[in-house]
Amino acid sequence: MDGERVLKIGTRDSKLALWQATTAATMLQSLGIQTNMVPVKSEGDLDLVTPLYAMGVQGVFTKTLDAFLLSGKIDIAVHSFKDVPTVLAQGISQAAVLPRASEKDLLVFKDPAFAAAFLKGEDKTLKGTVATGSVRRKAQILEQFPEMHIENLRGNVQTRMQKLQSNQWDGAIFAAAGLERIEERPENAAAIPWMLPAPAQGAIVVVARTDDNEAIQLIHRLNNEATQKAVKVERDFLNTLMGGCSTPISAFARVVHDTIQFSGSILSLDGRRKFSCKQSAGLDQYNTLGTQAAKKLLEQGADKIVAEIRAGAAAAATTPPFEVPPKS
Ligand SMILES: NCc1[nH]cc(CCC(=O)O)c1CC(=O)O
Repeated sequence: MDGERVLKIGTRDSKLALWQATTAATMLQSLGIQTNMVPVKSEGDLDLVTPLYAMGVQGVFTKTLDAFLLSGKIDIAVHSFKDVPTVLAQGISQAAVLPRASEKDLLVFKDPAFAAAFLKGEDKTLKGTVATGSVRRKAQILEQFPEMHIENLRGNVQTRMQKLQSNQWDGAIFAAAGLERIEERPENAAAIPWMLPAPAQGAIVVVARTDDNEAIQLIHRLNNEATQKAVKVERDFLNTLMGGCSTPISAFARVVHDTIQFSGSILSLDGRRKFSCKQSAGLDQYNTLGTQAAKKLLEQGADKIVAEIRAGAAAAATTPPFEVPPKS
């Protein structure tokens, strides 16, 4: 069977997306499985089959490729796992999780003295300006440094790096994995020891159509079991706390011999309130550990933070960002 079918891999055209798709393609080819890269244009110029999601509007990063998969234009999509909604689109299945890269977040800085104080994370009076578009990173920075100014920074990795260079900010936060994969980790970058990553940060997932058994079997040969189990715990934690929207929820699990070590947290948006847990369980508990840890935090009062964040998101969705002209 191997060598007969050519699997069509869909990829977006950012440097990181291309790197990830090419990596999966190379791994498949080394197993004798043939692949073909299909570049996928941005959403606007597509005739999309709208994928159905079990929960609300999610998956801004994955929607386009989901539609291509469901309509059979591609057989495989490769994603940064942290960008994938905790519940996949209907008809799409996880086929493999690739070995994890660094899970850390990095501070890219200008002044080494500022960086040293920031990385140490003790001085509650430290001031400065750090850029990030992530509510998770923002909440954790404010927890450490209540007086820090957070600048909103969006865009792909390269755009964000350019913006940091052309502004007066003291630093910006990036996922180590993203910068390292495209070989753009600068000299003046350091892992932030106290920052807990986003669920699934540093992991790559390969998905296929649920009914395409042949593709799923072939791709599954790339699966790294330790990463798959660790990320399952992290994503269950996220899903049980509140699902996939952008939230100050962090989680990291690591398989060590026959145990799984887990840390997870949820912060209020201003970083002032936090519920966190750190625990270890037998590896055979990987199917329940994340859900149970989240339930425990909800019982301890994390449900109030979840409710606040939901209410804030709902308000933002119904408040137009500009004045609506009266109907004529
Ligand atoms: N938020 C976008 C995104 N999605 C995946 C990565 C990098 C790879 C990873 O985290 O697994 C990044 C960049 C970043 O967070 O700096």
